[in-house]
Amino acid sequence: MALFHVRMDVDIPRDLDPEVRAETVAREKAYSQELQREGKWREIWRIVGKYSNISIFDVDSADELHEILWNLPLFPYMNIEIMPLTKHGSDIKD
Ligand SMILES: O=C(O)C[C@H]1C=CC(=O)O1
Repeated sequence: MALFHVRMDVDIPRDLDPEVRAETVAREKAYSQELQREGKWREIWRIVGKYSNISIFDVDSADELHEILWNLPLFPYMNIEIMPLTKHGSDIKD
């Protein structure tokens, strides 16, 4: 198991065909929700006032995360920042 904190900032060009935009956003939603059901996309939070999210991924490896992100339908329109996470020594869980 490897946890990653991921920030995605979306910037879809204003001149993108509205039908292509709607179809891409719908595919993104379905892809994201499937990964959430699989437990790989553990958290997704909207950053207030931005077309951005903060997500937590629970995957086997950096390679798996790369594959997931690379296949996001909105990937061509995103800037993505990734922080690998490890357990904090003061955490009382488990
Ligand atoms: O809306 C976003 O933040 C971008 C992207 C991530 C999941 C999803 O459905 O869309």
